[in-house]
Amino acid sequence: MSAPNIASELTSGNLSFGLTGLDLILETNNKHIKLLKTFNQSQANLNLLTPLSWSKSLNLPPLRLCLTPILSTKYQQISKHYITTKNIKQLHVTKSKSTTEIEPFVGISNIIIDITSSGSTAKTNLLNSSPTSLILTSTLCMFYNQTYKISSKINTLIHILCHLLTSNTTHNSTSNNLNTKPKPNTHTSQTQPNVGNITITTPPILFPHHHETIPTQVLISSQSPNPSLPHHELTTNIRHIRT
Ligand SMILES: Nc1ncnc2c1ncn2[C@@H]1O[C@H](COP(=O)(O)OP(=O)(O)OP(=O)(O)O)[C@@H](O)[C@H]1O
Ligand SMILES: O=P(O)(O)OC[C@H]1O[C@H](OP(=O)(O)OP(=O)(O)O)[C@H](O)[C@@H]1O
Repeated sequence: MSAPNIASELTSGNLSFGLTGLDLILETNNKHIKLLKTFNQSQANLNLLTPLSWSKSLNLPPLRLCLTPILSTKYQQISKHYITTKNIKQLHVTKSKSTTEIEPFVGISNIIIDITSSGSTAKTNLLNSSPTSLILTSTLCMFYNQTYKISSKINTLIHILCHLLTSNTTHNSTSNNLNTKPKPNTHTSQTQPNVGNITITTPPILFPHHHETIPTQVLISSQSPNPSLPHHELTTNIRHIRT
């Protein structure tokens, strides 16, 4: 299940908890979604990007010369809030329907708000960001929908999962892709029964001895309560966990 889908399924109530980007949850503007834990992997910045030929200041001629300056973005809610707080309400915000970075060059928009990480995509597309154009820094986070009553078993599983992901971040930074399908794991020898909507497959003893490195894998499976919706799976391969 993709990060945007997890955010929308959390919002619609088809998921009780999930891992996705902070930016995507802020964009939903849903007060029922609460942050459980922040992870450091997958950091990305949401930036206001202008064509390199423009000045960094929104008050300089290029933008003023546009009769209806258009800002395109996939983050409409965040963008509208941002331009309101910056008092640049004359901008018209439009939903980006294609690759956002090219929209200023094909006449769809004048400026954009989009994700940057290394900055190479912006650079390749002759777009400029500045420290003052940073809107927010997003990371991978665990969220839950507070309209659900989280049972103590589910709560325990969430904590185990957070612990595993934290350990994974600390000790194995190369295996943090949550969309990675788990490789066959010959060490997996015990499957716990389904608890709610979650299945966790672990070695016989999850946390054996301190400082022992163990291989394990986690499968989170969310069976939608609505049979007409597809069955979703989020898998993560977590190996070499030190406890
Ligand atoms: N270069 C990047 N580095 C780190 N995080 C990123 C980067 N690009 C996007 N993200 C984060 O990934 C999440 C978006 O996930 P993803 O990239 O799968 O979405 P998408 O490509 O827009 O959607 P889809 O996969 O459905 O086309 C957001 O939380 C965003 O902050
Ligand atoms: O600064 P960089 O490291 O170059 O990363 C920025 C790119 O990452 C995001 O795209 P994403 O990977 O989410 O794919 P998308 O085009 O499907 O949104 C964003 O939209 C940029 O295209």
